[in-house]
Order: sequence, then structure tokens, then C-alpha cells
Amino acid sequence: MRDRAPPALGLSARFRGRLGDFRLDVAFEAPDRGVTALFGPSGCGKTSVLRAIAGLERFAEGYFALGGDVWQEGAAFRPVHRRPIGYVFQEASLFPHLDVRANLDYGRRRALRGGARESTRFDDVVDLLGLSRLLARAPGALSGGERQRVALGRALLTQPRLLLMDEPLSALDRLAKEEIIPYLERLRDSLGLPTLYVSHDIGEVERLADHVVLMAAGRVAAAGPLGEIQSRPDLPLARMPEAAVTLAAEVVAHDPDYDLTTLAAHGARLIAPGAFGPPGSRRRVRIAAPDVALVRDPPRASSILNCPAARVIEAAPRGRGMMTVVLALGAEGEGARILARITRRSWDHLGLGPGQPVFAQIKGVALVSPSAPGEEG
Ligand SMILES: Nc1ncnc2c1ncn2[C@@H]1O[C@H](COP(=O)(O)OP(=O)(O)OP(=O)(O)O)[C@@H](O)[C@H]1O
Repeated sequence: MRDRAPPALGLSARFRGRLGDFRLDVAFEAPDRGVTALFGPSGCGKTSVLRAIAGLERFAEGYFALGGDVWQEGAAFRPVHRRPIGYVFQEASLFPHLDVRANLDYGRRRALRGGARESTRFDDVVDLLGLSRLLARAPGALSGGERQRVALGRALLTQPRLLLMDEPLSALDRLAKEEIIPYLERLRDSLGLPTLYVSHDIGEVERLADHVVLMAAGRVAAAGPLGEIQSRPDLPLARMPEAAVTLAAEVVAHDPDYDLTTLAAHGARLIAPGAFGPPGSRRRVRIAAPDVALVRDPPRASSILNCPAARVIEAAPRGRGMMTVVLALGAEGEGARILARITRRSWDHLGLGPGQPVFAQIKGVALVSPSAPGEEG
């Protein structure tokens, strides 16, 4: 009998070993839905973890299970061709002699021949990724962003149970990135396919990830829901100059006269400029730490539209003169966490400390996903 608990229903990974001089020693769990970002600086081992999960790399010690299905444990090792994964790389490697339709169909036929059940249908993938106008084109006649959408479609049609994406946007310019991200968001929101997404771009992580595995030097520094990892002052995200927290919010109403939308986040109602869809639409908003000021009493007149009640949870010094303050929204601090970046002098003058009720003057509430996927082609 092994003295290990039965595998959790999510995704569970543990790899330990060497690649040349590099030592990898990681263990993490993630939900079996949504996007989990593997985030960390260049060379910290993100790609090696993906390759290990795909079965392309075999470390001295390894364990991997998804939804109770164990792919690797001890001497047991399921070979790469028997792992139900879709792999999307930095650069799409499409067959140049096949048109887009045949490229997409290639993955689908192979999976079905291998006995996979067709749970992701061709037409649905074409629709989801806006590929219908591209089907007759040769890969050489596609833009970089279009090629990546086709590569993604091909990966989805292999009927994977896990999608692995290794910096899929890093070879694209900014405009092409902006074009493709809404498709990735749509995929995340409509398929529910567990996805491991490697990136060292915090902007991509803020937009796409639900969960984050923060890596450094071959190890896992922390893992958890995005908002939790962003708002922990002991972790590097909260220490970055552009530290921010992304919150899940629901559209409550749009005021057409002023073109302002009211959103309900956990613990506060927030107002943001623009129209974000009908009431009930779920959106992500981003609040940057340097955009948040703290006041003890609600201001009587201010141009700042958002000043929700909050409680101070904790604070950490940033350099000699600044503080990063963690707040919980809501009069009792029952809501989501956000960060404020204030001077140490303000911290002292306001007599702030853990548990203190405050009002958070939020200068900017930005929608993280401003646009729906564009027209196809
Ligand atoms: N086959 C190998 N032999 C020796 N060293 C390797 C091998 N593969 C990767 N490495 C080293 O392992 C370390 C981790 O590489 P890895 O590609 O996993 O990092 P990463 O976080 O994905 O980096 P990047 O963001 O730059 O892609 C690097 O120092 C790399 O040089």
C-alpha cells in the first residue's frame, strides 16, 4: 500500500530532477477548469514543466494526475501519444502544403482514429475562433495571429482533456496579440477545458488566468487564485511598480447619458467609463495599486467616482518611503482584496493599521477585456 492520498479531482503535478545544470523541483495543484498560468521569469522552468506534463521530458521523480486519472507515478509513465493533450507553441507549426481546413482536420482525424470521443466539434471550433473565412487559405497566406488561431483550433480538435499553451502570443506584435486575446477569453469562458498557460507577461496573465502558479528558479513560489496571488505582499506581483488586482464583476447598469457602467464586485459597487454589455454580463476589472488612495472619512465632494468602504488587512514597506497596503472591500472587510500604494508618511499620519476601517479612493477602474472577438478573417 502506498501512503499517498488518492489523487485530487483537479490537476496535480510534481516533478523533481535535473536538466543539465538546471534543477527543477515543483509541486502544485490546480483546478480542472479554467486557465492556470505558469508565470515567472525567463529560465525558471515553465516550459520544462509543460514538457514534463506532456510526457516529452522525464524527470527522475514525477507524478501527474488530471481529474483522478494518473498519467505518471513512480515507474508508470504514459507515453506522449497516449496523453490527451493539445499543445500550442510560440510559433504555429502548420503543414504548409495543406489548407486551413485540412490542417484543422488532421488533428481531428488522428484523435478519432485513436479512439477519442468527438466532444469538440469542427464547426464549433471554426465558429469559436472565427476561422470560417480562412478555411480555404494556405498557411503561407495567414497573418501570425491567424496562424496561431488555426494552431489553437487544430489542438482543440485533437479532443484534448488538457490544453498546454507555451507563450502562444510571444511571437506576435502588440496588435496581433490584441486581436487574438479575445478569442482566448471566449475559449476559456465557453469550453471550460483546463488549460496551462505559460507566460512571462503579466498583462496576459491578468486577462486570461483564473489561477496562477508562480515560479522562480525551478521551484513553485506560490500557487492559488489570481486575485490571491496578486494581493499577497510577500510575493513579487504586489511588489512590481505596476502591481494590480483583477476582480470578477457583474454589470449592474449602464448610464447612457454619462456613458458609465456600474459593476458589482465582491464587497463593492464600482463605476467605470464605457458600456460593457447588458446587465448580468460577467467582466473582469483591474485596479492598479498606484491608483488607490486611502481616506479615513468618505469625501463630501470628489471627482473620483469610486470610494468604497474597506478594511486594512496588512501592509508591507516598499523602499524607504512607500507602503503597499492590502485592503478587503466592504464595511466589514468581507469582500475581495485590492492593493493601495501610499507613502509611509500617509500611513503614519492616518494612523493606519490592520483592521482599520477606511475608504479606498479608486482613481481608475479599468475593464480588463474591452472588446469581443473581432470579425473573422
Ligand atoms: N535539455 C536541456 N538540457 C540542459 N538544460 C536545459 C534543457 N532544457 C532546458 N534547460 C535549462 O533549464 C532551464 C529552464 O528552462 P525552461 O525553458 O523550462 O525555462 P522557462 O521558464 O520556460 O524559460 P523561458 O521563459 O525563457 O522560455 C534553463 O536554464 C534552460 O537553459
